[in-house]
Amino acid sequence: MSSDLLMSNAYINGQWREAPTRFAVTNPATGDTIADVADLDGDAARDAVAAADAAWPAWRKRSAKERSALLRRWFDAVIAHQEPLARLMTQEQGKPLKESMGEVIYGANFIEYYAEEAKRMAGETLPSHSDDKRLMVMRESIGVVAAITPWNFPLAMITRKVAPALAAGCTVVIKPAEATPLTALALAKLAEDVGLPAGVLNVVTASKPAEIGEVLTTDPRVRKVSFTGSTPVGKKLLEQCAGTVKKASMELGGNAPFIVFDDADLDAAVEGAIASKFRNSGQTCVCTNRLLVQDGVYDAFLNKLAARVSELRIGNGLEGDVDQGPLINAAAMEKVQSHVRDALEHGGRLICGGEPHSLGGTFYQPTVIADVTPEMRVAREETFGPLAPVFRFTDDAEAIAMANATEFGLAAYFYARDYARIWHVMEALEYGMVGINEGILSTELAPFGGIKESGLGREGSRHGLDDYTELKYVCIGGL
Ligand SMILES: NC(=O)c1ccc[n+]([C@@H]2O[C@H](COP(=O)([O-])OP(=O)(O)OC[C@H]3O[C@@H](n4cnc5c(N)ncnc54)[C@H](O)[C@@H]3O)[C@@H](O)[C@H]2O)c1
Ligand SMILES: O=C[C@H](O)CS(=O)(=O)O
Repeated sequence: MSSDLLMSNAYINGQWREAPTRFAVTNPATGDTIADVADLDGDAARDAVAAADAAWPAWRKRSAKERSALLRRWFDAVIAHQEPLARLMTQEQGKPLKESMGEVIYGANFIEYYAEEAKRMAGETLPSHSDDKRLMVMRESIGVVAAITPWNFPLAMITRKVAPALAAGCTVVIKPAEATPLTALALAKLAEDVGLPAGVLNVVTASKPAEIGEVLTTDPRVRKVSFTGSTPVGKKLLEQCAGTVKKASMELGGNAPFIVFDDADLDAAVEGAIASKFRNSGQTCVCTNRLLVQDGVYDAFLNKLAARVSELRIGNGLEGDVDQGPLINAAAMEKVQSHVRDALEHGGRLICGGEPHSLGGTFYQPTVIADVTPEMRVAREETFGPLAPVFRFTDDAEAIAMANATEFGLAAYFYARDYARIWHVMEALEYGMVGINEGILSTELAPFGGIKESGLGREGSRHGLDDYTELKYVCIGGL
């Protein structure tokens, strides 16, 4: 790994910030400590807010072309450091190196996309209601943004927020997950290297997120909170933002259905299920959480799925061609095990896996359970691990009702070939994103986000810039 990207101090106002205490960042595959990182408190978080607030006027006054050029240089630097960034990510998060390499590109693509969008942040003029008046709408930077991000995509969940924010002329304070701060700090190092001005981008590392979150959600200088993480934490942050009426974007939890109809291409459906279920060891917000398979193809699909699951290679993401790494921590292991136990206690039929992996630690066997029913916890709760529970259904109406029977509404998937069925099912699914004959739908080109308790707002696409701008209506009279 490139040692010049291994940073362990926080980054505030263009300075690498020490702290009286530090917290360990460990490798989930080995338990080894990678680095001891500065453990900042609320006062330091306020310093970061002050730095971002002080930097905002000059940054917002920069021309769109200047901001675009700087973002482009940052993109080029991230791409040039794909390998060291990916190796750092695999060490602190655990995902296989090939997935980390992919995440660096995916995350960098948001920087490239919003480098381009910066030049398209246009306002408008409007037909006037009176001949002595002229009407126009300005699109302006919203101001200081607080970005609080999860551990499962340590790079992409940051650039998906920071890139549009910087493009719009905002300045940012990032609070990365305590499990994976090193990738965030490496991104800040590259931003510093390409000349991003002091205070525009700040990274507050901390082992106690609530104290930092309290500052970021209540300080009046922060105009926008962009959060990616669990729904319970998102609700708490929304409550905390209410006191200063902050704008908020929420990218929250999911409970994705993966529906296989009897006219589906079963081989394609199995490949889609493997990709959607077991990516990042099942630790993504858009992972399939429930597989719903029509009666007529249930056994055939189950047999094909079990055969493919048995081919998955488990191990340390840095070693060889591994398909599944460890879970992030012991709590994640316990969640998966509790869902497996509950399903089997309530009549589920174990097809494969179902136990911690022989590698020990937080490695878990990829697991398939059949004959799963809506009474089981896996029907209602996000497992966030390598467990594929397979439900069965009889007709389209039942499949749609089962799929929508959740407070979540992030991603849904289904495999079918009849076009009338495809249209009717797609329109009936209550989700922000739908994959049809496709198990991986994420791209910087499209609006990513959910409805119901899966979130507010969208990230990616031209829509993703809107969340970092305010409209100012101007009426010029006396003409
Ligand atoms: N919708 C999406 O785009 C998306 C993407 C990734 C993860 N997620 C969701 O995130 C969850 C897993 O990620 P996680 O375990 O990191 O989630 P989490 O909610 O525990 O933590 C997310 C971030 O919030 C911080 N945090 C936790 N409690 C806080 C508090 N009281 N105040 C301020 N900050 C606080 C954490 O330190 C971390 O930085 C899953 O539910 C997953 O579905 C959603
Ligand atoms: O876990 C959440 C991420 O948003 C998943 S993805 O990489 O954007 O598909």
